[in-house]
Amino acid sequence: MSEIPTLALIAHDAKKDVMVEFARGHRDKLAAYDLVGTGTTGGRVLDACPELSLTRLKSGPLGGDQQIGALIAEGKLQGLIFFADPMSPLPHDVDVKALMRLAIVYDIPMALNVSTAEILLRSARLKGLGTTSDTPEVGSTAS
Ligand SMILES: O=C(CO)COP(=O)(O)O
Repeated sequence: MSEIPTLALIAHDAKKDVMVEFARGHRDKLAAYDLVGTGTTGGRVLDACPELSLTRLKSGPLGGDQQIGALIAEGKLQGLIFFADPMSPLPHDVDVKALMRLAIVYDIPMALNVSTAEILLRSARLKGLGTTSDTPEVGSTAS
């Protein structure tokens, strides 16, 4: 597996412009990661920042969220920036929920808005340098 941490970028349609602005504003920091993105989000980010290393997966409604969920389950994703649309019904809502659930299960840093994404990019944890000693084990029943 690559030594470079992998970070996923996803944005729903109403948040794609926000993601593009975020990527433009943080392109230097994003350049430190192997990026993956759902199809349309990834395309928009690459159009704005073609120098970034970003692998486009399928579009969200066609399975892209599930592909990113699979990366989490396989231990291949270190962080997730997901600008989700809180105002619109989505045909693949169950996929979105499943992806967020896996990020919780595997304790993957997951930013759902810009202010949290900025904190996430500053985090040593995302670079694999932070302690995980306070992290409950997956499957822990502690409440
Ligand atoms: O729908 C999405 C996430 O749930 C995003 O997919 P696209 O980036 O292909 O629009």
